[in-house]
Amino acid sequence: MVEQAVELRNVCKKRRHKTIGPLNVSLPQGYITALVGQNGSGKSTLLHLLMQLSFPGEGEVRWFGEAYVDGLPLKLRQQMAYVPEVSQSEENFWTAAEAAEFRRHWYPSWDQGYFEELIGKFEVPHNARLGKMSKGERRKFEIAAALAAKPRLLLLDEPSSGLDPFAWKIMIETLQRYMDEHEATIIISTHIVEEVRRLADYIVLMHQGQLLGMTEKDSLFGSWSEIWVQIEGEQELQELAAELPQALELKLETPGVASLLTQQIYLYEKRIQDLGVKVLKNRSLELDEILSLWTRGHRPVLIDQKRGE
Ligand SMILES: Nc1ncnc2c1ncn2[C@@H]1O[C@H](COP(=O)(O)OP(=O)(O)OP(=O)(O)O)[C@@H](O)[C@H]1O
Repeated sequence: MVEQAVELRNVCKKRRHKTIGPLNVSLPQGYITALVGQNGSGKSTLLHLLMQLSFPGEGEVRWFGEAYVDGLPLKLRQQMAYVPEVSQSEENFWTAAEAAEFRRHWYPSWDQGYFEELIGKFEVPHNARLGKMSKGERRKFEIAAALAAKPRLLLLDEPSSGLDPFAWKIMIETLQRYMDEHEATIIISTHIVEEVRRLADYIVLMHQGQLLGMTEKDSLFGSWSEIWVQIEGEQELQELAAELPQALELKLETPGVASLLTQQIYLYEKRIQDLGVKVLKNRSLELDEILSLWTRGHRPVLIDQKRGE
């Protein structure tokens, strides 16, 4: 049975203009979960709740099966690392080495050799104060320092923000290797589809403060397809629409060619052919297209199936 790293039960957090939640989700131990959603959907708020940087107005958060309403115990905090969206200013006057020295005392499992290896790989400047570093340099320091703490639970809020493509690739490879070598749980908030594709085991989709669902990433691939069909004209298009009421975005692409979206490609192709309409080609939708459909309310069928099990 998969153990849960964190669980949110009916968690609500009032923000100035909206309430985030109720959030109900369990994130499994030993996997990477990507939080995705548009700006302001509540991803950072969720991470803040998990770090106890803010507390729920209602509901309960649990870490490894325990709810710590009076504050996370030191032992657990020392197993957690967090890279916030905006770096905190307390360390601005320190160099990377000085900040590492401080963190080394805080984290019993701090790995100085690993920190230096990552700082070298990322080419973080040695003598610059953190507050004087470029956004990307600072980010690279933060990611290196978070990993050097050898956390059991690592929370990353848009870690690639500001990274150049070279540094981004190192980050992805480093996180993949970290997961291969440790029994860690990583929760990452991101807007980068390629990051989700490369890293995530699970995807949690947020929209306007609500959790739209959670799914295994791999099961999303191939879930939606686009089908192109040969069509005589508007009349035939109307007939097709009447026969396929659940098809999405059925429209004329060019004269004689219509397209539609479906989650049931085999069934639909058969029905279309049975109607005497020629199927020209099909393709699987890309992850970003699937996420966009989901955001607009078209949930992947597999989530509903899972719930029904
Ligand atoms: N400290 C705060 N006080 C009041 N409202 C806040 C605060 N932080 C966030 N909010 C509001 O809560 C909502 C969710 O914000 P949050 O930062 O969690 O979203 P997000 O998904 O991380 O967005 P982004 O992708 O832009 O980083 C937004 O409407 C935001 O304006």
